Amino acid sequence: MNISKQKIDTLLDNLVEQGWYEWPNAIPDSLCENLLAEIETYDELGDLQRAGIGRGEQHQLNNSVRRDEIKWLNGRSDSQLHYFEVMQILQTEMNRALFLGLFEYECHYALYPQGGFYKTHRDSFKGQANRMITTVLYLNPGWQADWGGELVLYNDEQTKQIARISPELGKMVIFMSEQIPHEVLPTQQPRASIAGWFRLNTTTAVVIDPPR
Ligand SMILES: O=C(O)CCC(=O)C(=O)O
Ligand SMILES: [Fe+2]
Repeated sequence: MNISKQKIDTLLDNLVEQGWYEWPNAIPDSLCENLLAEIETYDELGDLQRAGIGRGEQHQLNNSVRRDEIKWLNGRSDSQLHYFEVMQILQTEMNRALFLGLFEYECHYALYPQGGFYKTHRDSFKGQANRMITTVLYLNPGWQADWGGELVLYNDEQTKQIARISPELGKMVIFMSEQIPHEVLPTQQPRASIAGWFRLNTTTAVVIDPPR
């Protein structure tokens, strides 16, 4: 897949200027539909796991904070490989332009059932700094405005909303993991996505969040 230089430049400009970017039609519908079919198959097979919060031994299930089911991508299908190829291009371009030293990309499928949500949180904390950039690709064809399930981004101080993003097929949201608190509002319909993180090569990163 080719991503135009212009699109990459827009992404980079927005990341630098505001710390986040909402990118409609980032990934072609055909690939998104194949990825959606995979998560649906995992769901039918009972292969998704309840997601938790906290790191390593502190990891716990907490129904009141998040209610989604996940499966880490392992690159064992053509669709996943294709998706990883695209993210590799983004990683290279972000490293080239922003001198970030991003080292690896990890991501999981997430399925929010009807009524699912994820309360306000950050994906990384200052000092920890192994998750630098968050990406979320949405896999929901025909998403309707009154179904809820928006991603809400807040400013660093959490005093105001800076964006409200509906989870439409092919859209990708990219933001700085430390700087942007965010929340998934309760969804009226099942809501599928791939949430991922570009990480730094920190040798202290002996645990991952959530653990696999
Ligand atoms: O699905 C989304 O819109 C965001 C998910 C999220 O915040 C996370 O998995 O950390
Ligand atoms: Fe998050």
